[in-house]
Amino acid sequence: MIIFYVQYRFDVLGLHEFDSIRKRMSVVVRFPDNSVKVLVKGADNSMFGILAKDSERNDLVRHATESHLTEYSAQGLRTLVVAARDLTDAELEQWQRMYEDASTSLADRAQKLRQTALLIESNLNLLGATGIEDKLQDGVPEAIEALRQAGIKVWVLTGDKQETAISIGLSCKLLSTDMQQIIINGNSEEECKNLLAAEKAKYGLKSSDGKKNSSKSKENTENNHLEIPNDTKYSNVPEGCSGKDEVNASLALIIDGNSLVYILEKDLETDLFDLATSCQVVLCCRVAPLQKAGIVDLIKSRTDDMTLAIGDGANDVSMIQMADVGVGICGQEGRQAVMASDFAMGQFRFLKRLLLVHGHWNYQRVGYLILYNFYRNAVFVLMLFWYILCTAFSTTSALTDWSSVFYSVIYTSVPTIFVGILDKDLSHRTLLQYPKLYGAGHRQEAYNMHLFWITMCDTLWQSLVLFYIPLYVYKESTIDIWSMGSLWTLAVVILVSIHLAMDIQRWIFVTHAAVWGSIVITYACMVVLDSVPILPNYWTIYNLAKSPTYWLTILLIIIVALLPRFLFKAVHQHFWPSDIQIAREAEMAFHEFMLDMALRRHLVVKFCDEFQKADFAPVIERNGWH
Ligand SMILES: Nc1ncnc2c1ncn2[C@@H]1O[C@H](COP(=O)(O)OP(=O)(O)OP(=O)(O)O)[C@@H](O)[C@H]1O
Ligand SMILES: [Mg+2]
Repeated sequence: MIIFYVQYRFDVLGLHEFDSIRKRMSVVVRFPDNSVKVLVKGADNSMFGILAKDSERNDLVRHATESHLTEYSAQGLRTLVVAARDLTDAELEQWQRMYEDASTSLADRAQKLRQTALLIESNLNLLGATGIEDKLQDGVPEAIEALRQAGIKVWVLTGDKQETAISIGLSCKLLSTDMQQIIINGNSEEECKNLLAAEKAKYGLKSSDGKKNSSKSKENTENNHLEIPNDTKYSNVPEGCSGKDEVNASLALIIDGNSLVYILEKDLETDLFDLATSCQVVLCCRVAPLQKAGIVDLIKSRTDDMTLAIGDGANDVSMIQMADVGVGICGQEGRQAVMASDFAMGQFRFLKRLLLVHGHWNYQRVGYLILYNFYRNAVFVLMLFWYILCTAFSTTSALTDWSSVFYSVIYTSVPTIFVGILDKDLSHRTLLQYPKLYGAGHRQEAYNMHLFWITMCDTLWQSLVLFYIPLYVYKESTIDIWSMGSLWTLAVVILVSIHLAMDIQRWIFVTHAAVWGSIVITYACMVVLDSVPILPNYWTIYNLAKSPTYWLTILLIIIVALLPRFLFKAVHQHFWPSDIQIAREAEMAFHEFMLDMALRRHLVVKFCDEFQKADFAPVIERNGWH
């Protein structure tokens, strides 16, 4: 190393890596004058405890360092305290022995290394503090704002110092200056208990019974984020507060890891839960990795809400694993978080797109597909059931075995898969612009018991129509059972395909090909199957396809079966449109407007072109305009 143009040689004898339990790291260095020193850097609370006691110099430096720390952390800088001490020969020898033993040990290696570190990380002389700017990534404030507008509660769990965390919270717009901050910094169980009780009493919170109260918390989410007027849209004030001064103020709970030790391990969890769920923002500072997981578990065990944890460091791994959805950010802090996560991304701001766009699309598709698959299978099975009922459980079959097998595997599966992957109810631009549209998931709009039973009733109706219309149409005829089976097969495939087509929101070439192609393929398969002489249904389709009654019966089935559904949808969309339907209409209107503008622009350009090209000389001559 070159210091003031002079080259020095420092030998690194050993290194104790940073870990979240010690919250510091140390290095043993032989200096050019042959002295051996241990240099330690780490979090202030972990460092002050291992400084030499009764040292007047330390007291002086500590005083100055503390004021520097406060100053740095108020600016949002990441602070580290640095200390050092000389090692005697005896200490060095003992450390070297233990260090060698620990680093080559196969069992309990981390534990042994930690103990070795503790041996030398003591009686240190304080050198001072450093403050490093830990810059926020681009787009973090906007992403947090959008998530909160979407009705998602954002909690920050960090290992940083409280002041730094608050300052970062302010810079990423999680906290605002007009928020009321509830700060819980307790040093004993009793103190934490009193602090929690005092804050609960101050804001008029009642104790929950500790059971799962997801419905309550869901109501809270809706009230706080979706249905309240704009001026108080982020306030997250508990019911008991109404009428008090604090009614429009939003609350932020700031709690440190020290207090969490007493709260999470004792029975104060309920109090913390009540308070935390009533606050708009929760900020936990100086939390250890396991405490992060503990907080996620607190929410998971007490509500039915989904939790998502996002982090970039090794200290976030347990939290990412504990949450329902874990997201890892690939950053400077290694790949542990990414390896433990369900989704990996390069920047925090991509979370907005992941949830608001892909989360929304996937929820809508999965919700719809569950209902559709129930319907698709039930309508077919019910149709067969009516047949069995009408033939007095005769065990005869109207459909060929091939048709029954192909129905799910070939005839109707491809459109289901394509719609499940490609359908989009709204464009990504609209979803990013209006985060509140994400609330459809909170309100369980795409799949709920109500919708399930409505779909089942519709399925019942459609299966009855499917079965009885051909029965009545061909009542007087001498048509055989295989011909009826052929009609039922084709009708059910066309019916479920048109049912799906009615719900497809985004038509692209592939969807057209899948839906209409399925019907064509079904027909082709039936023709092939009916051309095999050894099958009982030999030649049926060739006879049937010639008769208009066959095609008209299918048309009648489709119309009658889908009519109630069509009317229900039309009336519902007209009188009680959902947010998504309104946004879709706005999108379509905007599309039309843009098309209109493009057309007008084209006409204007064309007119100007013509105008420039026109020869006005004869006109000017004729009128004498000179
Ligand atoms: N490499 C390191 N060497 C020494 N001290 C460190 C090191 N990394 C972090 N620290 C100290 O330990 C504290 C806790 O670190 P930890 O990694 O648990 O959380 P964090 O990095 O501050 O925040 P986050 O939870 O957001 O990652 C830090 O605030 C810092 O003071
Ligand atoms: Mg970290």
